[in-house]
Amino acid sequence: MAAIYQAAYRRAALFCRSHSTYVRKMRYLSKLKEDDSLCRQAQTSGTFYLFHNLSPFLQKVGKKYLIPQLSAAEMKRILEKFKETEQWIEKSVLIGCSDERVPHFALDLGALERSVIEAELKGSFTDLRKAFFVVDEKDSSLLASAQALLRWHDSHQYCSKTGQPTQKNVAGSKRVCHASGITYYPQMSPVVIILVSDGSRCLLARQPSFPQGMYTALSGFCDVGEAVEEAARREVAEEVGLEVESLWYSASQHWPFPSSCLMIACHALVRAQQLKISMNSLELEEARWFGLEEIMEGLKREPKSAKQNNGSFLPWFPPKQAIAHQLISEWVKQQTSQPAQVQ
Ligand SMILES: NC(=O)C1=CN([C@@H]2O[C@H](COP(=O)(O)OP(=O)(O)OC[C@H]3O[C@@H](n4cnc5c(N)ncnc54)[C@H](O)[C@@H]3O)[C@@H](O)[C@H]2O)C=CC1
Ligand SMILES: [Mg+2]
Repeated sequence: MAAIYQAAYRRAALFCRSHSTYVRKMRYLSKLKEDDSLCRQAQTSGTFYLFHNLSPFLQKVGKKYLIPQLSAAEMKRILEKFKETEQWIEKSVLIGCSDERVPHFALDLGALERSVIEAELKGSFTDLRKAFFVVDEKDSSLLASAQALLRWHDSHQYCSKTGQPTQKNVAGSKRVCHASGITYYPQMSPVVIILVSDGSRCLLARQPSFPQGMYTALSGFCDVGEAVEEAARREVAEEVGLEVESLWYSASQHWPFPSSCLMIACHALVRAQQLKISMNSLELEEARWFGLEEIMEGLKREPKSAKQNNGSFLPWFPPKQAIAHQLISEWVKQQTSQPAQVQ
């Protein structure tokens, strides 16, 4: 028997030595998603991020906004205050773990009195549209994915085929309808976002719902069955009537507004012969070309300082948390690193 344990110990030690922290974390998380009892046990030693009707809990410390993590013991104390049982913990969803493999969960306490929790924990539940832009960048993506998962569970409580309740696994990585046997997995909608350039200018647009003065790259939801390249070419054609000549991928981002999108960001070059924009006014309010200088000015401009004395607005662009910002910054880099053309 001892030999079996020794062999297992040697295998575990070898596993630990031969894998990076990242690999060990990912393997641990994947195990928690598959093994309900392991995950239930992890909930007793994990930390919890709180939400209330999908608004994350924030604490303001000086000028900074922090997202506190509650220990399992603190969670227990809060729930006891409401005379709620620890069954509540089962509603939580797994959202990651630390390098030391302390699991992190998110829990929505929407059914409990908001002001009581806020007073008890000295902070406030803040709409994600504000929270996302005031916390540290690494925290904003954590908040976005936690909210997306909580939102998905909230809106998938019933099987769309049988109408029967679905049950979540402990980690919250899926829901099952036991009547039909259907397993549902959390979903994101793929969206292409394209920064169109003619080589020396780039094209930005406004939708009527945007804050005044804000312009961003073209975007659109992928249709079912479409490849990213096809969706990007179609959106540019639909929205501004231009044909994409070449397209290259930049990066991607999970975007929580209005609900879980996977933003796939690309740069596109359009044919120099046809640079006349024919805007689709059902979707856009304005679409136009911007030169390098105007883009560099706009990147420096704060939304607050965009308003002019005559009531009009100077252009400004999405903040760095949005992948549109990255596309625009990359375009600037590309323009400024190009060798000057010999006349
Ligand atoms: N992170 C970033 O930098 C940026 C993110 N975005 C996001 O991209 C997303 C799409 O942008 P739009 O140009 O408005 O898309 P769009 O050009 O495809 O138009 C939106 C319309 O598409 C239809 N639609 C088709 N499939 C849909 C789906 N799965 N969900 C919702 N509507 C669907 C609806 O009729 C909707 O009104 C938005 O959620 C927006 O917040 C947009 C620009 C920048
Ligand atoms: Mg669009």
